[in-house]
Amino acid sequence: MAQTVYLLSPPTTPLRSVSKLPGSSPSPSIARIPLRSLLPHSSPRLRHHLRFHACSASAALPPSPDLGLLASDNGSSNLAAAAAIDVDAVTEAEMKENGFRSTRRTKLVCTIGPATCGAEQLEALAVGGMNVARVNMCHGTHEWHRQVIRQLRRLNEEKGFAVAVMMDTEGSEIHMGDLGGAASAKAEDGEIWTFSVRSFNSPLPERTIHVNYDGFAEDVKVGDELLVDGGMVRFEVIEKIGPDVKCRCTDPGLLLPRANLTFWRDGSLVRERNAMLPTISSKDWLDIDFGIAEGVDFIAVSFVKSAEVINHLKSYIAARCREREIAVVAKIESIDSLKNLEEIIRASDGAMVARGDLGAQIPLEQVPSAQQKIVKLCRQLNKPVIVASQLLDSMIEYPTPTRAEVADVSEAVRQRADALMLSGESAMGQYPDKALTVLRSVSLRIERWWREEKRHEGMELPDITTSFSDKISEEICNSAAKMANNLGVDAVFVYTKTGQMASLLSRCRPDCPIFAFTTSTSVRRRLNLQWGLIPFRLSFSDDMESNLNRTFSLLKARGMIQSGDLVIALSDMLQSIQVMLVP
Ligand SMILES: Nc1ncnc2c1ncn2[C@@H]1O[C@H](COP(=O)(O)OP(=O)(O)O)[C@@H](O)[C@H]1O
Ligand SMILES: C=C(OP(=O)(O)O)C(=O)O
Ligand SMILES: [K+]
Ligand SMILES: [Mg+2]
Repeated sequence: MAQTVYLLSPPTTPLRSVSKLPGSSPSPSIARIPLRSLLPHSSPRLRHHLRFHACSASAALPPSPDLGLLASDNGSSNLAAAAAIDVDAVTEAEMKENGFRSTRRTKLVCTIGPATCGAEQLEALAVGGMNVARVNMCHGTHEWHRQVIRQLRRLNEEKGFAVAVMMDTEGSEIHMGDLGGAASAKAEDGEIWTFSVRSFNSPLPERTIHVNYDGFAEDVKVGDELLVDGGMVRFEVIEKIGPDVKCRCTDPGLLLPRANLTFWRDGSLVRERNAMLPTISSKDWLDIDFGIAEGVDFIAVSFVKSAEVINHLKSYIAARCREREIAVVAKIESIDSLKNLEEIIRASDGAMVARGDLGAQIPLEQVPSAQQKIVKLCRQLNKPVIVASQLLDSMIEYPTPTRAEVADVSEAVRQRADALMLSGESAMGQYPDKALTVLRSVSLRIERWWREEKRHEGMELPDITTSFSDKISEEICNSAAKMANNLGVDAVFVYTKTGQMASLLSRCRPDCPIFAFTTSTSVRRRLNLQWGLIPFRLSFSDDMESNLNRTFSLLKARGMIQSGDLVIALSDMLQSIQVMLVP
């Protein structure tokens, strides 16, 4: 018999017997799966598999956003059956190559920039494990971003990827201008530079920097310290002449286009009028309209100060985009966002530890504890969290990371953040694919180590749901995750229309992967950001027995699971937990 724990409503149909009891199955431990560091570029099988995908897509399938690529080793007669379930091509190949128990749990976000905006480069990132592509509205034109987003959509349709798109707003930060088209400018010790709100024609006068904030000259005082990119270069303000501010370089370094500026007085960040600027500027609203029109999956809001702006944006999106949701991610990168952390995270659909700007606003030595606190709070409140910035900064220039960078990535994985993000490494670095490979192999290694060592510190997960029905779902997920660990099951299957139940399971960070079945491609893409979830698109009914049997045969036909695998199945339609062996 399938072992069923009924909660509230019994299933409408009695469950079919399975041949073996869970207890009699060979112990489904992770250790029996040969685990190799997964390097798709070096794997002939995966390359073959993805080529197969590409052919079958153009030959047999109409391009449809609802049809991922079909890969079936069983020939074209099975194509129609296989089409009934979609999983992204890279995950499928990974599952076939190494078994689903060892799939990567930590998700990867790549910032797209000049180094990666071409179709081939985007494809290489997708094959390399990019789950979410981020476009930063600080840089580039709408036309540039549109090209990138459309190329990604085309790759998803044609090659069977499910890469989600995140648009990141510019926000009202103070930053330098474009350096008149130069890639960088060197500021030497003792040099006098002019920072000005005037707009200049290029080429810029020598040692002159445009500042985007009109109140700049009024707000700074002689004697203030001016920090570029949180201290990569430092200046001291020596004179104010109308709109021009003369500064002496005190810490030399490289100035990059549109680098962030902060000014400090008596050792503290000056947050006068610039702190009064709106979180979402008029330009940001236009960018948000653009993002909605282009169908992005996430909008990340820079320099969030309070929950109010998140609520405002969420209702703005709801009014303009009725057919699907766009998740709103709060970037925690300012002193105000730390002060109002809990209310901001509660209001958002996720958060980003944006360590670049955060490290310019609080002392660097406080960034690690802030990161740990944000990651923990997000987990407790069930919001996906991304750890971002400088994870592999040296890889912008070099093909190998520093040991310290590997340790930093490991720590974020160990904290079990949902996702890690590349910025300059993938946007403008020389080794975007290598950087992604490092994130992938470090994640896999640390995750495996933690499972083998069973180092699961039990995190106190407070009740988060309010309605009774949601409370039942939450309890089911907590219990199912615990059962999954105690029984050593191979996978948890969750059938979820909104994604909520998949996310509640992910929050428990169980040992085994979570197969999340959802009916919509947009929910499926959004689930891509969450720890441990393998999102599938599948249409399903309220009849769990038929859902399960269908899923088993579809996944078996695709070689993704086998008879004898032990699974726990849950759904948000039928509040039950079932333990069963794949027949
Ligand atoms: N769309 C783009 N066009 C040109 N350059 C970009 C683009 N996106 C990112 N970059 C480059 O990559 C760097 C790192 O990206 P990111 O971390 O997103 O931005 P920032 O450093 O401004 O916070 C940027 O400083 C910029 O030089
Ligand atoms: C991710 C960040 O934001 P941005 O790259 O937009 O400055 C950051 O500051 O760390
Ligand atoms: K930004
Ligand atoms: Mg930032």
